[in-house]
Amino acid sequence: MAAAERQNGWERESIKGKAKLRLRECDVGDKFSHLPLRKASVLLPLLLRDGALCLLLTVRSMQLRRSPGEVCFPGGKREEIDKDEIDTALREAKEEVGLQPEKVEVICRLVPGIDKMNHLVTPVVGFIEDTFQASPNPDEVSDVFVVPLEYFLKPLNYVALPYKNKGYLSWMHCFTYDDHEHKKSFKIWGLTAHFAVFLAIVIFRTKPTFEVHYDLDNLITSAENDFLNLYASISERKKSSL
Ligand SMILES: CCCCCCCCCCCCCC(=O)SCCNC(=O)CCNC(=O)[C@H](O)C(C)(C)COP(=O)(O)OP(=O)(O)OC[C@H]1O[C@@H](n2cnc3c(N)ncnc32)[C@H](O)[C@@H]1OP(=O)(O)O
Ligand SMILES: [Mg+2]
Repeated sequence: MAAAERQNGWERESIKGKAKLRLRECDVGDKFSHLPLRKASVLLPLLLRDGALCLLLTVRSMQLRRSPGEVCFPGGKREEIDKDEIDTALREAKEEVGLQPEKVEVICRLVPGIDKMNHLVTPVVGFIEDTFQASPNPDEVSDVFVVPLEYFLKPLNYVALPYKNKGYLSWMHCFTYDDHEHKKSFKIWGLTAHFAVFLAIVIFRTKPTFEVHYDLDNLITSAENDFLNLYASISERKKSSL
């Protein structure tokens, strides 16, 4: 092996190694699994392209009943055969983009989110092969693309959008990513953008160029508190609508 090739190999491993250490520090495991909400999981697939960590994302088929045409991670609702959140994420990633579960190195589960149907959505982070070629299932996925993870800290096109859910006003991230190589543009927002931003902060440990509420010195606690406040407000609203 030539010296330059060996050097590149070491660099790749060191980028991945550092990311894994930081991710494991933020692993929530099954801490939130007991919450009485319906469950869904997404896989946040990381890979290296041109020496940079990237995330693989999908565009939902226009035929889907819920969120057609929106960008999201491979994932879906929990089924009875799934033994935990990781199983759901891997099963769905196989169904949607043809990713074999044994080709995913699962690193951790991050703090969950809640979607508009009140599912508890667990983000499962895993490394996939750098050369992975997706085989999208056209019934569910119309496109697959990758975005450098750093884009979610230093975007070229970003707005914070107001988000109203049953009278409760909040904000959500909205990125536009121009994929020059494939001459396409993607809008990444809502829950998907929320997970991508948190993942980028966990790995790079720096604040984005836009405002976020996390305390970087107490990242896990501040993210968990954000989630627990959201969960409490949803439980409160559920009670008052009974
Ligand atoms: C600025 C400050 C920000 C602060 C943070 C605030 C952030 C919070 C903001 C929160 C904002 C919240 C608001 C926003 O985020 S709005 C925003 C943007 N959108 C998103 O972020 C997407 C978020 N959603 C998801 O990721 C997914 O929907 C999740 C993972 C939640 C559920 O997963 P999913 O939906 O993917 O489930 P599935 O894969 O099991 O099933 C999908 C459907 O496919 C059918 N199906 C299955 N197999 C087949 C087949 N072979 N042939 C044909 N069809 C098939 C199946 O029956 C099902 O149909 P149906 O039953 O649905 O009809
Ligand atoms: Mg899905």
